[in-house]
Amino acid sequence: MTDLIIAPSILAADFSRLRDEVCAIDQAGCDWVHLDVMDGHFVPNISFGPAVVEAIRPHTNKILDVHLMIAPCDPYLDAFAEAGADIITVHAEAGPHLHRSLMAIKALGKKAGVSLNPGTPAHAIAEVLDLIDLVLVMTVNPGFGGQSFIASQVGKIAQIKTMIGDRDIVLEVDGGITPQTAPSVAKAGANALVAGSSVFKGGTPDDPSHYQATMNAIRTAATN
Ligand SMILES: O=C(CO)[C@@H](O)[C@H](O)COP(=O)(O)O
Ligand SMILES: [Fe+2]
Repeated sequence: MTDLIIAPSILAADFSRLRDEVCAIDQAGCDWVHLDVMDGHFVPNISFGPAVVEAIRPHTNKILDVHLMIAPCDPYLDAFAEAGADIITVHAEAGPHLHRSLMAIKALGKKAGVSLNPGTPAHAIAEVLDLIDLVLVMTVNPGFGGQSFIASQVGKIAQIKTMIGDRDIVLEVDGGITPQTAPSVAKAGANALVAGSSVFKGGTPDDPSHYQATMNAIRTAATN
């Protein structure tokens, strides 16, 4: 995959108008829709579960990119698959059985991703590289939107890009992505960018052109 993927995170959307928000980012030309699932245990915040993924599914044909910040994750994988997730990403730190979780996602017929917290080294994915479809590098500590980008992760992105080699694996980056931070991660090899606050802030679903402008600004900054 060579084109840059922009995946707005609906964590920063107006939850009281979620259907309108999803339609607005779809219309504004997002590539994927990023869904942050938080359990108040693996991360210190609670967001939503499979029922919200299921509710969103009929309103967009875009890829639903589900980022599970939950532990344990295995008991819930089938629920997210059934809800309509296309990609299911689990954290390497969420439990001792990463390989088993990834096999379970593949068995459900979904794309499987692994996410790494800022404190986790690149080599945590070494033994599962031949299993996965996506690596999600966190450039904030997971749990909240609107945090500042941790620049020290750029070196890790470059390391993972090298580890991926010619495998067909998406290298996604999540946290604090703006037109200012996007160039460094794209240069390091990221080809999918999650953006929450920078897309949704200052906009409403009544005016998708605002979302279009913010996504275009990130894309332009990252690809020039
Ligand atoms: O997974 C997470 C946070 O844990 C992200 O997907 C955030 O939702 C991104 O938000 P911004 O940093 O872009 O505001
Ligand atoms: Fe996320």
